[in-house]
Amino acid sequence: MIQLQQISKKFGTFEAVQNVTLTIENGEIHGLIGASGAGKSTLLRLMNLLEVPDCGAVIINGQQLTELNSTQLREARKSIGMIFQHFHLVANKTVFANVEIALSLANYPKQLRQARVLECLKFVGLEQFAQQYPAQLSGGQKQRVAIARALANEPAVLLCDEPTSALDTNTSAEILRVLQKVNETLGVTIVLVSHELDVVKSICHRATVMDAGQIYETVDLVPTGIKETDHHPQSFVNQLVKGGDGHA
Ligand SMILES: Nc1ncnc2c1ncn2[C@@H]1O[C@H](COP(=O)(O)OP(=O)(O)OP(=O)(O)O)[C@@H](O)[C@H]1O
Repeated sequence: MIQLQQISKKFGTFEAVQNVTLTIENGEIHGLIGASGAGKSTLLRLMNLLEVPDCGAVIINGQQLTELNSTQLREARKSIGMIFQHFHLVANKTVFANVEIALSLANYPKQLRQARVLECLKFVGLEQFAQQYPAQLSGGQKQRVAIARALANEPAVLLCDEPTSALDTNTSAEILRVLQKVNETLGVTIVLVSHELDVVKSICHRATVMDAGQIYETVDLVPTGIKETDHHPQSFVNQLVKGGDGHA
C-alpha cells in the first residue's frame, strides 16, 4: 500500500504539490491525470523520494520512507521500480547490460544475474535483443527494456511517468499490455502518470485527478481495455481527408 499523508513540495516559492493525502491499494493500477503543470510527475517522484517532501509522510507497505537514512532508503527503493517517458537507457551499454545495472546496484548475487536478466527480458519479449544497443531499438522496444530493468529486483510497486507519451498509438497499446501483464501476473502495484485520458481509462482501476498541486478527485474505474488501432495506410488517409475515425 502506498500512503501519502499531507505531503507538500515547493520549488522556490512555487507550491507544486500542496497537502496531498492519498492511499493506493496493493494490486491497483492507479492513474494520475491532470493538465500540464498540475503536479502529477512531482507527486509520482515524491513516492520514491526522488523529490523529498517539505512536509508530510510517504509510507510504502508500512515503511515510512521519509524517516529512513540513505542506506535504508537505497534498500527500500529496491521494491519501487520506475520508468520514464524517454526510457533513460544507457546508450553505450547493451540491452543485457542495461538490465544488469539494476541488479549490480542492488548487490544481487553475481552468479544469479545472467539468469535474472534473461528472465526479465523474456517477460517483456526481448530476450533475442540482449546483445543489441538502445540505438538499434524502436521506442516501444526501448520502453520494454526499461520495464525489464525496473522489474529486475522484483519490485512491489512500479511508478510510470508518462510511459507511452513518446510512442505512437499501437506501440502505446503494446506497452500498456505489458504493464497490465506486470500487474496481473506479478501482482505489482502500478502508478501511472499520463495526460492522456484514453490511456488511463484503458487499464486503471482508479484514477486521481490533479489540479494546481492538489487532488481534485479520486474516482473508481472499470478498465475499458486496450484498443487496437487500424494502421492500414487507408486509415491515415481517411483521418486526414475526412476527419473520420480512421477505419477504412
Ligand atoms: N525541479 C523543479 N524545479 C522547479 N520547478 C519545478 C521542478 N519540477 C517541477 N516544477 C514545476 O512544478 C509544476 C508541476 O510540475 P510537474 O512536472 O509535476 O507537473 P505535471 O502535472 O507532471 O505536468 P507535465 O504533464 O507538463 O509534466 C510545474 O509548474 C513545474 O514547472
